[in-house]
Amino acid sequence: MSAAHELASRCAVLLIEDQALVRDLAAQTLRMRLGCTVEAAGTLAEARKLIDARGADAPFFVAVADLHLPDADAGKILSTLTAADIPAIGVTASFDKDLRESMLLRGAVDYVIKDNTQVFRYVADQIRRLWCNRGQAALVVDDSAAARQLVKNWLERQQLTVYLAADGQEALEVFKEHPDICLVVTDCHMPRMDGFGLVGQLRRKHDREHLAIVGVSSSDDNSLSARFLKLGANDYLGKPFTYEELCARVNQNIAMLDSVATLREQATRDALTGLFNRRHFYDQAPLHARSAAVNGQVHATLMLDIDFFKKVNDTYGHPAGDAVIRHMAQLLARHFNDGLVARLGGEEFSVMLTTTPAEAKARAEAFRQALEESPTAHDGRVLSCTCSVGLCLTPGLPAHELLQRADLLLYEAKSSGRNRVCASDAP
Ligand SMILES: Nc1nc2c(ncn2[C@@H]2O[C@H](COP(=O)(O)OP(=O)(O)OP(=O)(O)O)[C@@H](O)[C@H]2O)c(=O)[nH]1
Repeated sequence: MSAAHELASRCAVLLIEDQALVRDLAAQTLRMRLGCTVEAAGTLAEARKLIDARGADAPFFVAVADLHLPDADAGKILSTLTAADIPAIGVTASFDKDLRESMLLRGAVDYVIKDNTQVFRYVADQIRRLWCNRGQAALVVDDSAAARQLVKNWLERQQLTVYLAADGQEALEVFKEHPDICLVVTDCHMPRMDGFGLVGQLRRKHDREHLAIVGVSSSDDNSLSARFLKLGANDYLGKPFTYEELCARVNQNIAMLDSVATLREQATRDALTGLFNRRHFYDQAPLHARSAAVNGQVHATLMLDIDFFKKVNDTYGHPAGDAVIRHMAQLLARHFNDGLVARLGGEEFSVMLTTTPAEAKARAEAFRQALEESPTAHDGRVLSCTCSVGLCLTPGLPAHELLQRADLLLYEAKSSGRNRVCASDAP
């Protein structure tokens, strides 16, 4: 399930706003932009009822709360939400420094000033960010225990999982234990290994598109930021920084990683089936074919094509054809989860495996049989299909020749009756 679908189906937002017009506008904007459940209250008493009704099993993910309600002030609203363990985004018409400080002290995740109709778009973006931050891990590296604990608290408020390290050396050890860390916030001057050393080490293995690094320092030497960035940091923050500054930078960097991951996914995956697409397959096939096969193994190349697929489209319609393609893809992914599996286009698929010739033949045949015996359903109809398979087992060939030969064998399987595997002679 994509993050957007998950958010739409699982996230519930509590909206507390006493002005009916603003409440309706906010609810409409949040529902439209997030697709999720939004429950609205006009007073804190009503909000309490909504919180109780949800109970501990399906709590609100976040509350968007006007901080001036007829039955409560900012302090009472925020402490009620904190007690219920609901992160709060404060909404206020009148903003001042004291209110900001009291909001942040009471654990508000963020605040917005209600001075234009666009503020709830920002709120929706923040909620989406918070939702996506769950399950993302960050590492804070600082030799000052107080400084790293403060940053940890702030990042946890943004729903991130946070690990700590007191210097670069320890950071590398923590990183080894938690390779899922996607963001590092590192101080500059530290014993054993400083921030520059750490950035250098991390960049040996992790590029900017997979790991975001934010350098921080309290030094007034303004060459530090350039040095961090040249070594490969994505961003730099001078100490002291505010909660809002840190969150904005961190969230921007994580959002950049997410965008790159989405683009990468779109560039390499087939949208209908989720399998690798033709481009990725042809990029990877030569690497696959070149990697050494040992112990009597070869690089087996399969070309597979659904039989008489046009008839499925013509008889039941294109959506039914799509369902058959997806079914074939799921079965392929399951049967060949150790190989490179791709949809090359239309109803044509390819698989590259490293295995023994006998096993490749047995697995290709097992797949053909499994497809024949497992119809799929679409729109209340049972749809069966079969496929033809060309299997090239010739060792030592470059990828393009393996694929050409597998294609010729597929042609042979089609012309000799379909629903069969035609394999080249085993070496
Ligand atoms: N539903 C659906 N149909 C597609 C898609 N891509 C290609 N097709 C259709 O796939 C059909 C392929 O038909 P043919 O190449 O004649 O092959 P076939 O009917 O399977 O016949 P044989 O391969 O000879 O057994 C065409 O009707 C295409 O329009 C797709 O993404 N979805």
